[in-house]
Parts: sequence; structure tokens; C-alpha cells
Amino acid sequence: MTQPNDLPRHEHVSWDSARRIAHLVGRPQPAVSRALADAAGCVLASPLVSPAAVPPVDRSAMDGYAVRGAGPWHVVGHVAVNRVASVELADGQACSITTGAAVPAGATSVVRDEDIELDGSWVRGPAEPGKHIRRAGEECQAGEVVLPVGIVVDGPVLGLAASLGLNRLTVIPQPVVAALITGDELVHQGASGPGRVRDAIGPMLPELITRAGARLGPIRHLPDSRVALAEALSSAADLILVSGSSAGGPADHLRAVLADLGAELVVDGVDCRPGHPQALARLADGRLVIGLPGNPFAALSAFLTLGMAAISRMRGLPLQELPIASIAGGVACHPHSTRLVPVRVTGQGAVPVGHGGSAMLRGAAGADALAVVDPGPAEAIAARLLPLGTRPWGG
Ligand SMILES: Nc1nc2c(c(=O)[nH]1)N[C@H]1C(S)=C(S)[C@@H](COP(=O)(O)OP(=O)(O)OC[C@H]3O[C@@H](n4cnc5c(N)ncnc54)[C@H](O)[C@@H]3O)O[C@H]1N2
Ligand code: MOO
Repeated sequence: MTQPNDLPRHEHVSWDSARRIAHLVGRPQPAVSRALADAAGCVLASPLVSPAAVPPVDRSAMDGYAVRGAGPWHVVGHVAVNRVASVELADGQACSITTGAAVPAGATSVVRDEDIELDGSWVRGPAEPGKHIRRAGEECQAGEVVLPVGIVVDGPVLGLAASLGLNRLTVIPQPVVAALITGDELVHQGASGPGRVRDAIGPMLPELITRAGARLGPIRHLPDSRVALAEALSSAADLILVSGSSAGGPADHLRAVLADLGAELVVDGVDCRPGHPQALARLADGRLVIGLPGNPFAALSAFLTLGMAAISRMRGLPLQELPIASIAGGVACHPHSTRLVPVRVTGQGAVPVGHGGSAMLRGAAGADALAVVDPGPAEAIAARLLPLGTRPWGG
């Protein structure tokens, strides 16, 4: 088998090393300029700098009256949010005004409608200098950095960018992640039976890939064929996940194909349960390949280990730090492997939910997180948590 050329090959590394190596090997995409509508999920590659003061003028924070001085005030006009006041207020004058409208020159405060007493064209009410006026530049000044590099562009970031007057952002684009699901035994409709196994990994991966912040490439189903796998690895994707070909059985061609292609096998097995046959390789053109074990929970564990770490780096993000929680009742350690154990996160700590065998997804599907149980001689009473799914913890 071809050995890696410029990278050391890591055989059966620890779970933590595997994540760190995958994060190191991922290459952030080159920064690009994107229209706001196409930038969600990307990561800021330049700080977000406001080109102008926001708000650009003093604005009313309430529907009411812009007034000058102490009341009563004579109402001399109206200013709506889509209009510019033509009057300048003199002492004792007011203008009715809507929320967000530019306050007329000379105004010293705004009095809310509900605090106003109306008397023909006169109004009176409690005026406090500066009250209910959003000052020009109170959110930011022209040229001010409002967000640093490395922020994920989400809804609020896009809204903020628009409110600063920006049309485009400089971002690291999302990597494209594709998947090849291998296995002659796999079927895609109906139940498993003798000689047939319902594909659980193909349906699982798209949501995991998009939640990891990558763009979903094609998910293809392949027979257990060395030629088909070699051909399919030419897919246009930054990272290709290959399931069901990671062990050393007669139908497991991934390592042989990677060797044929002159790929660098960077991680060759990880000391974790489940998911120990997972692998990470770099193709000659820099694209990454991750071998996900065929057992579905093992595939999920591998995606959350090597896959998440590589995708984070490709997006320009740091390796996620994992929170620590106590484990209700403790959980048995494996003597030399990290265990990944499905848990619900409750007020009493993380509670193992069972059904965490490598071929079953029942535990993970009902869990909030996987407890990362470090190897040891006895029981762990605390563990780091790898978040799973979108359910809020403690819900
Ligand atoms: N002699 C050894 N045999 C195995 C070892 C080992 O170390 N020595 N490791 C076992 C472990 S652990 C795992 S995990 C699997 C990994 O095998 P592969 O990645 O090569 O996958 P397969 O052998 O094709 O499949 C394993 C198992 O998973 C089922 N499978 C595969 N793909 C899917 C899918 N898309 N959806 C649902 N189920 C799937 C497949 O039918 C097999 O039952 O190797 C062990 N063996
Ligand atoms: O480690 Mo396998 O990956 O347990 O099922």
C-alpha cells in the first residue's frame, strides 16, 4: 500500500488526536465575495465594517410627537418614517411623528402618543430631554468594526449587514460534502431481511452534512466494487464520505482504492467505540475522503469525530470545545478506547439512554448528545458531550 508522502500516517490514534488531526488537515476554502442572499452558513473572512453611521440620523423610537422645550406645544406638522421633515421646530412647537422617522431639526425629545393630551392643534405631556430619540451613530460609527473575522453568517448577521447598508460580504464559502454509500446488501425501500439491509446511512447523512455547515453534494449508492469506488472518488466535492468500506473484509475496498489513487492515508483507525475502523485520507488534489464504518451508529460516531472536525476547519472555524457534564449513575469506561455513549441531558446531568450498539441508531436518535467517555480502568462520573440533533438540552 502506498504510504503518505508529506504527512505522517496515524494508525489507531486516540479519539482526541483523531479530531485534532482532521481539523489540521482540513483546508479553509479561499475567501470570496458573496451577495447577502448567498452568504448564509459561510464564515466571515473579513471583519464586518460599517461604511456609515447607524442610524444615519436621529430617529424617533416611538409613535408620538417630536417636541421642542417644555409644553404645551403647537403642532406644526407631521413627519412619517418615509418622509423628511421640512420644518425646524422652534420652542413650544411639535410635530407628530412615527417610529423610525428622522426627528425634525430643533426637536429636544419625543413624547409617546399614549402620554399626550390633545387640545385642538395643541398638545401637552411629559418631555424629558433626549427621551425616545435614537441618536445618529448609536449602533455604530462610520468605519467601526462591528463583527470580527470567524463569525458564522446567520440570519441576524445578514440582517445586520443589510442594516449597515452592505450588499456583499467577504466570506469563506461552505465546503461541499458528498457521500458514497457502498454495499451490495443495501436496499432503499421496505424492510431488511435475510440478504438485504435497509440503508440507514444514506438517509442520515444529508441532514448531518447541512447541520455541520457544509453544502450537500451528491449522495450516491455504489455496489461493492473497487472500480466503481475509484471512479466515484472523482466526484466534485471538497470532502467525500464513503460508508461501508472501512474494515478489512473482502468487499471493503476503500483502503486499496486510496492506495491505487496515491492518496495519503492520514488516519487509519481511531481508538473509539463504536467507529474504530474510520479513516481519513487526502487525495493528490487535496480533496479529503473519510471512511465511515458501515454499522450505522459507528458511521454517525465517525462523522461526528473526523467529519465535524474536518468540516469546521474547511469553514474556517476552530475545533469545537466540548462542554463537560456529570453522568447520572456513572458509565463504565473501556480500558483503552474512548466510548461514545448516547445520553439525554437533564438537570441531574447526562443520563445514558441505552441502545448504543454500533449497528443501532435507536439510542442516538433519542439522545441529545454523545458522552465522550475517556478510556480508564473503572467508571466515569463525568464526560464531555458531543451535541447531537437539534433538540434543546434539558427539553
Ligand atoms: N474481522 C473484522 N471484522 C470487522 C471488524 C474488524 O475489526 N475485524 N470491524 C467491525 C466493525 S467495528 C465495523 S463498524 C464494521 C465496519 O465495516 P465496513 O465499514 O467495512 O462496513 P460493512 O462491512 O460493509 O458493513 C458493516 C455492517 O454495517 C451494515 N451496513 C453497511 N452499510 C450500511 C448502511 N448504509 N445502512 C445500514 N447498514 C449498513 C452492513 O450490512 C454490515 O452489517 O466491520 C466489522 N467487522
Ligand atoms: O467500531 Mo464498529 O465501528 O463498532 O461498529
